Amino acid sequence: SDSLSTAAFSEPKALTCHWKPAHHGFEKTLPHSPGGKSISGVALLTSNGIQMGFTKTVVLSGYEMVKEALVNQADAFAERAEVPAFEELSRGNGILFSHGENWKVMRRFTLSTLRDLGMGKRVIEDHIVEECGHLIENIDSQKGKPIDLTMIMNAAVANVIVSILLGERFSYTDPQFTRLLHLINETIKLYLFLLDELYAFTQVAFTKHLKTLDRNDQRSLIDAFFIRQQEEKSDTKSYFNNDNFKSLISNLFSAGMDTTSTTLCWGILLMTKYPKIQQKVQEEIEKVLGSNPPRMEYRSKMPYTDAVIHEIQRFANILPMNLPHATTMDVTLKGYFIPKGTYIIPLLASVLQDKSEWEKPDAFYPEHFLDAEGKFVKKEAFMPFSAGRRRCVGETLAKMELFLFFTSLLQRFSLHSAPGVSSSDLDLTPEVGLTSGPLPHKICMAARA
Ligand code: HEM
Repeated sequence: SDSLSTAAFSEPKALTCHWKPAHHGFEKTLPHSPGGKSISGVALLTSNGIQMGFTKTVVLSGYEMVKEALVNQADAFAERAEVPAFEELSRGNGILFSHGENWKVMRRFTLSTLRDLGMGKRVIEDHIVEECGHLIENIDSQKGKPIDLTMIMNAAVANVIVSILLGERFSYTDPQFTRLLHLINETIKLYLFLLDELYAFTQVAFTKHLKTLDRNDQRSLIDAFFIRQQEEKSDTKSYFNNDNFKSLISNLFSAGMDTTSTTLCWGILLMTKYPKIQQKVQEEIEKVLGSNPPRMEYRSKMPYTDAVIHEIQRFANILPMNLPHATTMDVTLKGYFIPKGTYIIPLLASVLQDKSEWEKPDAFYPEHFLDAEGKFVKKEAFMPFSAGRRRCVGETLAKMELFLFFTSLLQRFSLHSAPGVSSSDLDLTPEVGLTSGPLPHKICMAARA
């Protein structure tokens, strides 16, 4: 595992080696050996492939290879690897570490509920806009005092998830809420999902919520789950059972909170490090929003800000190794046979920093997403949410949160490095963890006139 993580975090090309197509399992030929064919992207780190315990694993590297597997052969690469620690925690329930039909049903349910709450009714956007107000108010109210911005960002993002789950929010100082945030944060960092407290918390809130449940006005994901449970109560094999409920809630919290708040923290650090880019974002905010609260409808009129947010996600590269996949069937990838059930690691770092896709892969360069006229351009290799069947279910929600929180913060505050520290000296080395966030830094937030 040492060589795997070293390679993943440093130089993806180091993983490239020479392979010969094999009909059963894998067969390696030495680099430059006669008949050996170079296949950029499929890695082999020991003489017999990467072994995760007894499990043979294939690492996919580079945009072309990851796209070929996850997008062009989407069904074959859709399964989640059965990592014992994750299996122990989720027992196949929920979405994140779930498999087969259970995964399909839970994924479909979550996507359609998020879509219903997000579109038309704009419930989700309204929740986020309201939370942006609380976030600014909270920072403002602590003027002159040192604050832990990571915790505050976590609370804001967690409240968005709570509002989707329950249709309500909690004060940042609510003791039960802060304890929960601490617990989630710690468990993610330690890879332990001690989330029984989260479940108990949701149950209490849900019991209160149940009294006002209206079938015709489903305002939260828990309403929608409960109604499906009622509808299918005579079906003993229904997927809408308590185990799936518990796992789904913990999945949405754990997958949705740390990822989004870590990206926002990277955004804050990068804007502090690059004051000229920060200033250009603020000029665009002034021009398009003035003092109006940000809303999604403004995003298309703010190409520079949009490009900066995309570049934050590309550069931050918060899930460099993605989540592990597995093959659902025997499959041939660019001429190479991979048996059913093989662990697959589609390295997102290798896509987000692929030298053939990005002009300056190692620099923070918002122009990656702008054309010569300053219009926003989409990039196929922009894959922080992965791609294919397992692609992040929270992508639309996360994009809304990133745009609304980021613009709200920069509309209200200017970011500077702490006295005595030059912005150019700010260290962009990532922290080590399942999600890689920035190291702790001291930053000054000055209210803008
Ligand atoms: C900046 C924010 C986010 C990033 C970068 C991100 C990234 C990812 C990535 C890379 C995966 C793995 C995809 C794969 O296995 O190929 C994933 C899966 C997932 N994400 Fe996100 N995510 C973010 C926010 C969210 C949010 C807000 C939610 C909550 C709704 C969420 C819920 C999930 C779930 C449930 C899965 C599992 C999907 C499955 O296995 O089918 N994520 N995310």
